[in-house]
Amino acid sequence: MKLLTAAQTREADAYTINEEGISSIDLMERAAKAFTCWFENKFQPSEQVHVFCGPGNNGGDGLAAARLLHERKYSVHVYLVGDTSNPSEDFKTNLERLPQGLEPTRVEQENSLPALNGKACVVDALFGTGLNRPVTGLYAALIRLLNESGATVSSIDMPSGLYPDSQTPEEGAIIKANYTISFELPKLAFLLPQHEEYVGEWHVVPIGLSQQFVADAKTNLYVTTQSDIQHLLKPRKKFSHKGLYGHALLLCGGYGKIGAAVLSARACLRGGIGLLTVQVPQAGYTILQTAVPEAMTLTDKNRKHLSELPKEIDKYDVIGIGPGLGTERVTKTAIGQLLATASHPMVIDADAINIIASSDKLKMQLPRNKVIFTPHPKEFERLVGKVKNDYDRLQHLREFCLEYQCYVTLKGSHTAIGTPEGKVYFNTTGNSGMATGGTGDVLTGVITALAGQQYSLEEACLLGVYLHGLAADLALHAVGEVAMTASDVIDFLPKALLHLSQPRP
Ligand SMILES: NC(=O)C1=CN([C@@H]2O[C@H](COP(=O)(O)OP(=O)(O)OC[C@H]3O[C@@H](n4cnc5c(N)ncnc54)[C@H](O)[C@@H]3O)[C@@H](O)[C@H]2O)[C@@H](O)CC1
Ligand SMILES: Nc1ncnc2c1ncn2[C@@H]1O[C@H](COP(=O)(O)OP(=O)(O)O)[C@@H](O)[C@H]1O
Ligand SMILES: [K+]
Repeated sequence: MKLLTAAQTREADAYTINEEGISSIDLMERAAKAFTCWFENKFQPSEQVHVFCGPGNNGGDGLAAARLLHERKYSVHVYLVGDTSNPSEDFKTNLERLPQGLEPTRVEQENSLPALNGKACVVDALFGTGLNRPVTGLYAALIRLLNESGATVSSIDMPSGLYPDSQTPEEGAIIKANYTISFELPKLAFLLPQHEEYVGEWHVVPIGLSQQFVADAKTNLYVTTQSDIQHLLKPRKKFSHKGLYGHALLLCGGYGKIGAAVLSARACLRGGIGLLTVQVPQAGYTILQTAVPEAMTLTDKNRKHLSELPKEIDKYDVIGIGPGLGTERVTKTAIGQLLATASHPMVIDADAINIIASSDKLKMQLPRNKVIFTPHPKEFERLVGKVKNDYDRLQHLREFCLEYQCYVTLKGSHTAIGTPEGKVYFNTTGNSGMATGGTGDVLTGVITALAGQQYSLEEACLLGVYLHGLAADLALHAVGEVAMTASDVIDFLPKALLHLSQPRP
């Protein structure tokens, strides 16, 4: 699914109105109905609902929603905030449509702000995608009041005050919504961790914007949904054999962290690899052979650390390297040899990232269009330097992928996958149960397995990250967030694959 900017969303509104024969006011009615429908499922009519409307079309949505909720027997209070003497046409129409008994209260000065308690149910319709400057003055005072009241806030389209696709200036006040109900498509701001406290739980509701416009719109930002991912999965042939599904080499594990190699190896097997060889330091031999009997195990001459590459390295289809390695000098030398000689697709994680990040020489040796990095935000900063905020991080992601012609899965709640062409895909699966040691090692195993099975590197990233999060989402029902471990994520990979391979309803 594409992510559009606020400017593109406005164009989509206009295109839908011009080309699909729907009037602007009817489109607003659709939007208000979609919001109301969500609201009715969430809150009972016994709630006192306070709807705060700004001067634009977001305020117009608020007025229409207030009318619809009033018709559905909610007890509604409407507030017109600030200077609404020059409102949008659709705002005006919806103001006129307010029924008797729903007279709005005008809030024009800070001393006329209403008193609200923590039990209040608030609809925030102050500003949406038309916000064009930081929110200050009366609006900011109201936003502060709402944020401090403890009221439950549902924002229409955007939390008021938050810029949809660029950094909100520091001086601007922003609503801290419990829920944000966005029309047609999510906004980039929703996917960035720095906005969690403003956006709250977000939902997208369709309002029938032109699909033709969306299909033609130019963007390099995407959100991966199940329908985007499902068709990537390749069915197996009846007369297939293990030789068709790739031979992966994992270079993982160091003394005290052989478990990382076990997790990556088990995940790689569950990801469908045909054959798996794992090279571990001598200390890991018995552990690996016992914990993962399906994998062939090679031992390094070094007892504790990776220090050499296996012979016949060309026979492998893909190499996954990093989890649990440590950053010993001998390991750095081995990684240097790997980058200088191997032409395999490579999945580079954890300490292998840290080692490469510490050396410009190693960075220069990275083969083009062969490498997938899987850093968490700290490891990413080691690669690119300190970042200022989440937008800056995204900019660095694009630049790094372009400069090194590589893929990067920048891990997080919405893992962002950067490609050498400058595209960024945000993942939509996963949950905070995954915030536990070892889940990243599992991801390395899964992506390595997919890259070994002839998926393109972009497909391996998209499918791997989606499956990894989906496995954790399915595990949620069995073990919950708190108790979830990396092994649970591996155990639910089969269910995730089954889930994805079922035909869509
Ligand atoms: N036909 C359409 O265009 C549709 C628009 N919809 C709604 O319309 C919204 C966009 O509406 P608008 O483009 O009118 O914009 P908004 O309603 O988001 O805000 C624009 C108004 O706020 C003022 N403003 C902006 N920033 C301000 C600030 N910091 N302080 C004080 N005033 C400020 C502007 O001068 C203008 O009057 C969407 O978010 C959505 O809620 C929906 O009804 C769907 C259809
Ligand atoms: N709150 C969250 N929501 C969704 N996914 C998460 C969350 N926290 C962590 N994850 C996922 O868990 C994994 C953690 O990886 P990483 O930090 O490398 O862990 P480790 O190094 O311990 O294996 C990543 O894939 C990340 O996207
Ligand atoms: K809003």
